[in-house]
Amino acid sequence: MSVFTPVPESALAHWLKDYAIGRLVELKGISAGVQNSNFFVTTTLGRYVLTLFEGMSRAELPYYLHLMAHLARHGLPVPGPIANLHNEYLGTLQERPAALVVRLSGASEMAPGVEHCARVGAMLAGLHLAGQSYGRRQPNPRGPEWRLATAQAVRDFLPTDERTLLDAEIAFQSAQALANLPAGAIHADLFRDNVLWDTDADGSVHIGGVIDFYFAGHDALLFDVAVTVNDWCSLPDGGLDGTRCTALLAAYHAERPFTAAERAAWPGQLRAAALRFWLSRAADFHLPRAGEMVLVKDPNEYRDILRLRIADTPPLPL
Ligand SMILES: Nc1ncnc2c1ncn2[C@@H]1O[C@H](COP(=O)(O)OP(=O)(O)O)[C@@H](O)[C@H]1O
Ligand SMILES: N[C@@H](CCOP(=O)(O)O)C(=O)O
Repeated sequence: MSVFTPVPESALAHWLKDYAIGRLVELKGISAGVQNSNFFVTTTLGRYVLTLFEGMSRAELPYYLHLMAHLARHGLPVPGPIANLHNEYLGTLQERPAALVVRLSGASEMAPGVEHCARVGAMLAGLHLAGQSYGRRQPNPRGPEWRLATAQAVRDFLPTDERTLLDAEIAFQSAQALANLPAGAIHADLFRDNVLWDTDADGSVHIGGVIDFYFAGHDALLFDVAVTVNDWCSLPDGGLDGTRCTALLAAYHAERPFTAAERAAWPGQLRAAALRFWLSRAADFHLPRAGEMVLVKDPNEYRDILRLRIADTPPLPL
């Protein structure tokens, strides 16, 4: 468990009187996740996930909740938020901003094969296409400004070779011209643990849910593809698995073809995506916020992925 605000059943039962989803049957804390306090909630009418937002400003939350509603309305397996009797998605519980979303079925697959990667590629293209008509805009919270500030904050904790790597990569990324890349609403954290796989009656699997939109924002669509490829298509040593990579990218390309500018930017965006997670994990590791993070992911994994993408990044295989 990471951040965790306890929710007594009596407080939730009272809070649910403001919703049209029946009465509380069961409340269960969820131990996965590194950002917010999450709970499975069962009522007499259905199954939901309750999130208490920790350390996120109330003002930025409508962007995420309305994006989820928008994507769900477009037929994507994204948890739709539940409006309360005042027609609002965002409420307050235990003095935290809080929201209920539909609980989707399935479980994450941490050892994906070629077919999983192809489905994720097609799904990501669907998210990007549907996101084009989303009316709200909020910058990627882990975009260039955050990157510079975080690099500055962590660099003194790093050994000399890592500091050199970081400085060089920051300079490289700052010099990239990205204005001509197609942009829109991106998930920005489509890791394997944020996709739930559901099994059909015949034993085949499909994507039951895409969750955790709380890093979403407006940015280059290709950055989202790079984040996804780095997580779904890496070998244990961090190198890219060409077969899974081609499957994911070909399935994406079939729904939203890559542009010439994206082909040119691909190697740099794979590096930008690796740098983003090296930095966030390094910040969580070296600068933990008191009482907030228990689950800290290994920064070295993404440092090594960055090194490998600098040394060898195959072009878009299409
Ligand atoms: N809508 C949902 N449907 C089903 N399970 C969910 C849903 N939202 C979250 N979960 C479960 O809760 C866990 C943590 O959620 P996540 O959004 O990743 O947390 P955090 O934002 O704290 O990282 C997930 O791994 C998943 O098991
Ligand atoms: N995917 C990120 C951490 C974000 O965690 P999540 O549980 O919110 O997906 C990483 O691996 O560093």
